[in-house]
Amino acid sequence: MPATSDVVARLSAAVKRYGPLTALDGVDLVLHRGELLAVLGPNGAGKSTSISLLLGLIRPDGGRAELFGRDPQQIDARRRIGVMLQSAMLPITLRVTELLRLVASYYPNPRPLQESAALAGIGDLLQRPYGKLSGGQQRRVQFALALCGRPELVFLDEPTVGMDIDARQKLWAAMRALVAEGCSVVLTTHYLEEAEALAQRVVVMGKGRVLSEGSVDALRAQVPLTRIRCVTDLDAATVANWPQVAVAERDGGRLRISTSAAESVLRRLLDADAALSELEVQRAGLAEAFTELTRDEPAIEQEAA
Ligand SMILES: Nc1ncnc2c1ncn2[C@@H]1O[C@H](COP(=O)(O)OP(=O)(O)OP(=O)(O)O)[C@@H](O)[C@H]1O
Repeated sequence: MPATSDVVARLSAAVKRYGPLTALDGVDLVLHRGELLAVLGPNGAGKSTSISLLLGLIRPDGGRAELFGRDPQQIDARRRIGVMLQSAMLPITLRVTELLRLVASYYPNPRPLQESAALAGIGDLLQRPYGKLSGGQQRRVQFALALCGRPELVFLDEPTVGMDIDARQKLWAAMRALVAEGCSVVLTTHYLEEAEALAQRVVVMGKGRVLSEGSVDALRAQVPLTRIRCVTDLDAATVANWPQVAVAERDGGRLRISTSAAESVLRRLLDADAALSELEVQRAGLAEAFTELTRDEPAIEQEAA
């Protein structure tokens, strides 16, 4: 267990209300030095609100937000972080190199410009005006801006949205490089394979609360499901009604099943269809755990109404 001094950011019983809507309802969240924490949850769960509290962009109505043990609105704390939010309002006429110089100048010990560009994979974009870049290219520049100050902590709010596969893989490698340097990263994402590939710890949020927290493996273990795929003529709706079948659905020509009783479901499948083929059985991933953990979570809006 890391020492308390290893804590770089913390929410303690944080509450945030917007009129009748409770966006955060007593959230505890801790980030340690040098770890990548993935914050997951359905739309409206409170992920961005949590980040905004830690950034000092909004104030909690109850509880506390701390950045390096201080009020997040203090400039000293903010000089130690880098940020990539979902929407970035950047001057479109500036060239990428000018933007990087400008943002790096806010920090006491910034990275050399070429190093930031290489980490974010934007070496070929430096002379282009920001406004003329594609959406995915602009995201990569925003990532470069988040890391150019050599921050101790980086917030990445859905950083890979709109990126092609190659750009996404490069960004994953860059995130790993940041963590290897000792930088802490808070990542929100709807791509569960991203959290699975990168995160040391995962927090699952739902309707303004933390539903679950732990390593990817610990979360998977909370939902002991097995994934079965096969080619069969069996009806998905029928199989979905079998005991201990959590999900059964068609995926192209295949039937995909999640179950907590793999052996008995397999036996029943093979009995029911002698022609069944291309059978695959594997442990369920974070996606299934996430679906189970956030199942039947009514939206806050419904509660407040
Ligand atoms: N400025 C605001 N005014 C009113 N309601 C807000 C405001 N910001 C957020 N909310 C509400 O607070 C709740 C939490 O929103 P938040 O943006 O934190 O969710 P999220 O988990 O980041 O969702 P997403 O995955 O869609 O980005 C939502 O119901 C949202 O509508």
